[in-house]
Amino acid sequence: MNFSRLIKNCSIPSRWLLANNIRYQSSSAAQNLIQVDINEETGVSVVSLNRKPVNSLSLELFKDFCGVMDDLEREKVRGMVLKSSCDNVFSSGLDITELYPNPSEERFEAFWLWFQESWLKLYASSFPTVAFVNGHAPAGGCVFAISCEYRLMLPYYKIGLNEAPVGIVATEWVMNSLRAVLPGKNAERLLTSGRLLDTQEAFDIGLIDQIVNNEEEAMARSEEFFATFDNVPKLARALTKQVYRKNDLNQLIKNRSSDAKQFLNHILRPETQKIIGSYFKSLKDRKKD
Ligand SMILES: CCCCCCCCCCC/C=C/C(=O)SCCNC(=O)CCNC(=O)[C@H](O)C(C)(C)COP(=O)(O)OP(=O)(O)OC[C@H]1O[C@@H](n2cnc3c(N)ncnc32)[C@H](O)[C@@H]1OP(=O)(O)O
Repeated sequence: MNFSRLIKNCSIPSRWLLANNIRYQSSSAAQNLIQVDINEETGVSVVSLNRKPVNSLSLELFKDFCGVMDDLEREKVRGMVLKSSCDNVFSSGLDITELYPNPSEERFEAFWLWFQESWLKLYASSFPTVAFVNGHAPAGGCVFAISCEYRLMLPYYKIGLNEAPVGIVATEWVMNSLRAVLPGKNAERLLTSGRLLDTQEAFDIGLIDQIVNNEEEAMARSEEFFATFDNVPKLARALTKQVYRKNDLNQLIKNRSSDAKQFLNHILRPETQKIIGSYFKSLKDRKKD
């Protein structure tokens, strides 16, 4: 595969503001991996990740997510609430079968580039974003949440960046998104220990903004958050957010190709494959106990 061509076809434009230069074709219309519900009265869109059983993040899900984000930009929605339609899990992170055993270079490169694209579109979206963490959110699930502007979470679930124990090094732009939410010391500890926090701990250190008890409460809190921008001109709000996040965005935009290559090299190392393999096996074996 021509890697530079793939990057070109899959790139945020040089101005780094989002443009719809990626032609979106739902890769999975029949699977309905993402559900979108726009409330015509309030202008708020509820986007539900819907890849059963645990919303593991596959190439197809990332492609569909980018398409949805483009649609919402075109619709000029007032705000987006991101949630899960799987029981008890917001997202279980990257689909481990995309990483193990020894993925093909072609598939992996496409997977990683669409994953980068998903993050860019979410992190720089012009409209306000709320993550309603209505289930566990390890690793990539946590990245989705910290890329939003505001986080609500149901009690008794777990959230965090457990890449290190799984044998994966979170990339720099993922670390930057965490640093944008948590002060340096706590961010580094969370990353290096790979510890998953329960809802109360996550609230106590500021990883989430509010604990809510049910979906109704989550929607009411989201509405309050969106209302804080009602008197702010949309363009000024969007540009302020994007300029504020510019360094984080540029770090990835300038390094997309090397970021993908580095991650592929890391994933294909025999030691990494071994750690991911035994981690995946332990996930499967847990059920047999
Ligand atoms: C805006 C863009 C954001 C993009 C975000 C990407 C960020 C990238 C950051 C860089 C690196 C990231 C790396 C990763 O994400 S690696 C994945 C790490 N994930 C985990 O460690 C979570 C693993 N899963 C669990 O802990 C549990 O499954 C969970 C608590 C989530 C749910 O538990 P539950 O008991 O409800 O369900 P099961 O464990 O029985 O799972 C059901 C079946 O699903 C399989 N499974 C679970 N997680 C994954 C996964 N991540 N990939 C593939 N498959 C997964 C599990 O094995 C079960 O399968 P079987 O039914 O066949 O046994």
